[in-house]
Amino acid sequence: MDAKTAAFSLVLVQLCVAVTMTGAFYATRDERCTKYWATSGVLTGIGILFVLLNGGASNYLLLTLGNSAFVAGMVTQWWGIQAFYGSPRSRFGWSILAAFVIAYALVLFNGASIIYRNALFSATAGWIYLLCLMAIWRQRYGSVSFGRTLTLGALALLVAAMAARLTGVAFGLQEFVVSPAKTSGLGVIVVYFAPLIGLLLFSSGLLMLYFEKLVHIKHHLATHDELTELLNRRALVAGGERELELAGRTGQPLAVAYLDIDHFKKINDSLGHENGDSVLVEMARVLKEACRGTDLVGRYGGEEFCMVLPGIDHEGAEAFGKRLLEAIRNHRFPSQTRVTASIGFAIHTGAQPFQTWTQMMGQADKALYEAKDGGRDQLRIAPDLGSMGSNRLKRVK
Ligand SMILES: Nc1nc2c(ncn2[C@@H]2O[C@H](COP(=O)(O)OP(=O)(O)OP(=O)(O)O)[C@@H](O)[C@H]2O)c(=O)[nH]1
Repeated sequence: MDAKTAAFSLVLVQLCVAVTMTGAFYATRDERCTKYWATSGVLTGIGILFVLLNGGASNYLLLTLGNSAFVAGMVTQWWGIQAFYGSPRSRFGWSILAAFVIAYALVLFNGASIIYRNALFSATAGWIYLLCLMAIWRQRYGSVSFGRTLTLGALALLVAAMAARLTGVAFGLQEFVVSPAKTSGLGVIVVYFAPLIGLLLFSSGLLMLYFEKLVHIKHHLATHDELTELLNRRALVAGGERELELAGRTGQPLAVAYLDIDHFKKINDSLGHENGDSVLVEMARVLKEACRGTDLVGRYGGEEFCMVLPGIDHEGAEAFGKRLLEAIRNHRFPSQTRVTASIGFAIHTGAQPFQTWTQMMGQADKALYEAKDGGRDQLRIAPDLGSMGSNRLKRVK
């Protein structure tokens, strides 16, 4: 492909990216990151307009405005990445832009050769792309995701292209100078193709990152309790069923702990619903701390929590339960409230297996009822309970 066609393709790709980024904003108006990316698209569009209006001539004003708009677009894209990760906007962006505008205008009005303008633009663009790359690299979120890999790869290509261009320009190589008539061979690749592919993949990577984040949020909302951030009932039941099936196959014991805060209604009545909520959040923290990473901890409803403990047998459950009750008793909850809880355990073993999760939770519920009946702040373990008629079953909320 000749240099003019390549240059035209790069402009078209920049325009398409600008339209896509602006379009993404209309679909996500409340998002700060897409607002920045859309602004970046608009600025790039303005830059293209000025360059086209200049039409290969040397209109100082149009050239300065056009190139400044491109740089402003890149800075805004960097700010968008910072917003995406919840970081504050770096004020350094303004300094980069101001320094570029002043330096570019000086170079241009001093009648310096196009080589110096190219060097200045390549150095600035390369620097901003490097800042974008570092902003993404530093974040651990989605560390092995396709979107992150794609974006980092695209930015590495853009930085490499700008560095190659800068090197070429520094050595006065004509083919690295943006002037389609003179550029050919390697110059076309470095000056047009690499930025074209880099920009295309960069913008696709950003949208992919955003898409991955949306999917993550959707999954988190569907599986976690909003108040305590523990698993919600649905996710816990699904996880519990899986663990029960696994225990059936491996022959490993499995314990389920069903915990209910004692007299929670009184806590609500005396301290107010908001403080009651804080007690629930704090209780979630205590439970999380008491459990292993492989255990499932969830809020089953209201002031009831459930823990699925793989590999825990009767003795293990008793030791865990006692430790947990003591931890709750000694914990300083908000408003200095003294909080206790009751726990009912059901243990699945090879000798006494449960066929279904419902059966197992039914037994844990009976055990919990017994613990409440026995005076609260204690634990009971099924199936070592005395016979309990169905009329004694506590209703599971
Ligand atoms: N603050 C707050 N309260 C809740 C929430 N969900 C349920 N509750 C309250 O939890 C209380 C549960 O009361 P009960 O079922 O009588 O149980 P209890 O007072 O803990 O008594 P025992 O379980 O018998 O020890 C009710 O007052 C509910 O309004 C919640 O999300 N936040």
